[in-house]
Parts: sequence; C-alpha cells; structure tokens
Amino acid sequence: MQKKGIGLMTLIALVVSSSIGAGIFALSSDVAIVAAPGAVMIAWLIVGIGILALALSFSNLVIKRPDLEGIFAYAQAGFGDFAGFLSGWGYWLSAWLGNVAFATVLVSSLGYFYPIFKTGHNIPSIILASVIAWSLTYFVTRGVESAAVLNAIVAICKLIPLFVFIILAIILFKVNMFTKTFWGNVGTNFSAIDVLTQVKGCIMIMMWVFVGIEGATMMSSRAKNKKDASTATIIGVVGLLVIYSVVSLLPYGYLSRTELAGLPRPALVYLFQHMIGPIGGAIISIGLVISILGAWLSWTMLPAETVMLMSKDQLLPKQLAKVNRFNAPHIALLTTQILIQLFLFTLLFTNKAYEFAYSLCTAAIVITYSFVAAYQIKFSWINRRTTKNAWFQVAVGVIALVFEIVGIILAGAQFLLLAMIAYIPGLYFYVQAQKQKNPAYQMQTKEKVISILIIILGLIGLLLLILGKIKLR
Ligand SMILES: NC(=[NH2+])NCCC[C@H](N)C(=O)O
Repeated sequence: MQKKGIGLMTLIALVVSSSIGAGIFALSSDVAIVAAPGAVMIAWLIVGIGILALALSFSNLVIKRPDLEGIFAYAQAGFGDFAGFLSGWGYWLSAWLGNVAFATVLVSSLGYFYPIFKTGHNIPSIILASVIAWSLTYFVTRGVESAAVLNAIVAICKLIPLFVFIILAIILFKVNMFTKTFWGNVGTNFSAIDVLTQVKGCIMIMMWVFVGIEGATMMSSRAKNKKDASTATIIGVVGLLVIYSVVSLLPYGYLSRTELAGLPRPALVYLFQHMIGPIGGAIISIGLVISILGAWLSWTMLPAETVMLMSKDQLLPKQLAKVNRFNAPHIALLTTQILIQLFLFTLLFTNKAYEFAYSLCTAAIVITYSFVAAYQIKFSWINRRTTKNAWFQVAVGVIALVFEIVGIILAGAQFLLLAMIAYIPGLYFYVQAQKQKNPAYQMQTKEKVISILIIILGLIGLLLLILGKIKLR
C-alpha cells in the first residue's frame, strides 16, 4: 500500500509559496534603485551560491536527522538548549516581522485601485492592514489550516501572472537598452568600487526574497518520505533563483534604470501596466493579493507553531503551548498578533516601513539559518568517517555560514542590533522555562556571557535608533 503523506510536487509548491510573498512584486524597482544590471547579475551569483549552500544543508540534515522537528531543533541538537532558544526566537521574530512587510505591500498594492492606500502610511492604511492581520489570526485560532492543496492552488495562482509577465518582458526586451548602462550611470565603463557598492546594496533584498526556503523541511514530518522534502528544497531554490533573476533583470531591457527606480510600489504592477495598459496592472495586483494572503496565512501559523514546539521542548514557558478546542495555540497566536499590531503603528512614522520590516525579518532569520549551517558543519565533521561525501557536506555548511554572516554584516549590521532588542524579553522567557523544568536552574557562565552580549548589543541598537543614527525614513 502506498504511504500517505505530502508528495514531491506539493512540497516544491510549499517552498515556492512560503518564499514568494511580497518581495518579487517590488523587486524590479528595489534593485534598480541600488544597482545596474551588471551588478545585479553578480549579486545573484553570490546570493545564489550562498542560498544554494543553505538549501543543500537543509536537504542533507532533513535526511540525516529525520527525528528532529522544527528548525530550531538543529541548533538545540548541535549546541544545546540555549542555542535552540536563540535560533527559535529568531525564527519567530522573523516570521511576524515578515508579515508586517507583507502588510505594507498588500496595502500599497490596493492603492492601485483605491488611491487612498497608495502611500501606505496613513490611518486608513493602518486600519486596513490591522483588520487583515487580525482576521488571519482569528481564522487560524479557529483551526483554519493552509492545507497542502490550498498551498498548491495559491502557488499556481501567483505563478501564472508572473510567467505572463516574464514572457511579455522577453518579447519587449531591447538588448541595447539593457547594455546601455550595464555597469552603472557612468556608462559602460567598469569601476570595481562602484560595482561593489551596487552589489552590496542588492544583498538585503536578495536575502529577503529567499526567506522561506525551509518550507519543505518544516513540513517533512508530514511528507511521504524525507527524500522528497530534501529534493523539493533544492528544486524549489533553483526555481526561485531563476524566477527572481529573470524578473529583476528583464525590466532593464524595457525601461531605463532611472525610470525603473522611480516606479511606485509595488513596481511589478506599474511595470505591467506600462506594458499592456490598466488591465496588466490589475492582473498583477490580483496575483499579488493571492500571493501575499496565501503566504501570510502560512506565516501566521508557522510562528505560533514554532512557539508551541519550543515550549514543548521547554525552551519557552509551557503556558505558550496551550491549545484551544480547535487545537490551535491561541496564546502564542494572540501574543504574536499583538506585537504585529504594535509594529503596524510604526507605518505612521515612516515611509520606509517595507524596507524596515523586511530588513529586520531577514536579519532575524540569519541567526536561525546560521545555526542550521553551523550544525551542518558539526554533524558532517563528527560523522566524517562514516559518511561518503562528508567533506562536501562540511564545505557546503561553511559556505552557507560564511554567506549568512558576511551577507548580513555587509547588508545591514544595524538591523541585527535592532533584532537584539527583541531578544531581551525572550531571555526572560527562556529562564522562566528552564526554571519550570528545574527549579534550581542557574544560567551557565556561557549562557550568561552571551545574554549580556545580547543585552549590550540591543542597547547599542536602541541608542543608535534614538540618536537617529539608524534612520527610519
Ligand atoms: N516571515 C515571513 N512572513 N516571511 C515571508 C518570506 C517572504 C518572502 N521571501 C518574500 O519575498 O516576500
């Protein structure tokens, strides 16, 4: 008899649908603001290698450690409870911060139909974003799941408009337009420093669009077999790399860089409108709404599920694991939603809410991903005598780890500092949880040192924010 469970195609759809949310729809202008096509290509190459290494780590670990559940479990298995907490907290933070980014793009895309939402930072926009966020949380507390089938449908609905766009962009592509300012505004001259700055500018956006590639790994316990989850991660990431690079590069052969950079957000909507008229804008907008709502729904369940698993593993207080009669972790969901709500108010004070939210989301998940890469190294190293391609696996882990750390430092270390602020309350919860497990619990010296470091870094972040060194507008 065939074993029941999620199959390969659905798992690939899962990777695609947890990764393609809002980023792709703003990509063409976001990269054009910082870089010319030459630099964008180099940046995709670098980010592609780094992310592929990360995907290979995921796909290796999901097979080698089928017993581990939840992304933080790798950190915990490799480096102990405290590491598990650091990883899981980062994942949870990243998940809901990413939802704030979703909210900003969703609202501004409705601005295509209702101009009042166009800027995205006024009272009506915040009300709308809040209503959507609360509704999604409500549905999930009532036991709504983004079932695998739903995910597959959403994945198709969002891919169709994207493919139509790609085909059209290929037809309208003008080579001389693309090559005119290949290396930047200075013409076709190549200046290494200038190009490096451009590449650096692309990194955060490019790391952000890949947030979510762990989708299939996270669902691996429900997969038909672990091998499928492993394969799906790799196929999914390669597919994403192709779609993202094409969607970000083709427009340079249609409009000038200045024109692209000046498009209102979400750029893809206006680009398509420019290509075929108002109907084009409408088609992309609909794809975008489906895409974001679908991703947002899964990203509402994921953080709550993470909190629940963490508190089952006693990395967070056990109250957070309580489920209601619909089997949904309502306390975790509500706490997360309140934080999202607070964050949505910042939309009022900044016109860079999207950048701010996605940069924080990316910085937070870098912590989680780094632990995965570190565990990949450790696990492969320890088992190097018994595994066939151990050296390859170690190398993959090293590349992924270096990429994550160097990437975030270049792209925006200040966001890492800000994320540290959000770790401070987490530390309190962690200690509470450990005390529940063992009333005599005392923090180990190592844990203390790291906690103090986190608090100091968080305070520095806060100070820089207050002094206006980290700008929100
Ligand atoms: N935590 C989240 N909500 N993450 C969503 C990932 C977003 C996705 N990579 C995008 O390009 O939009």
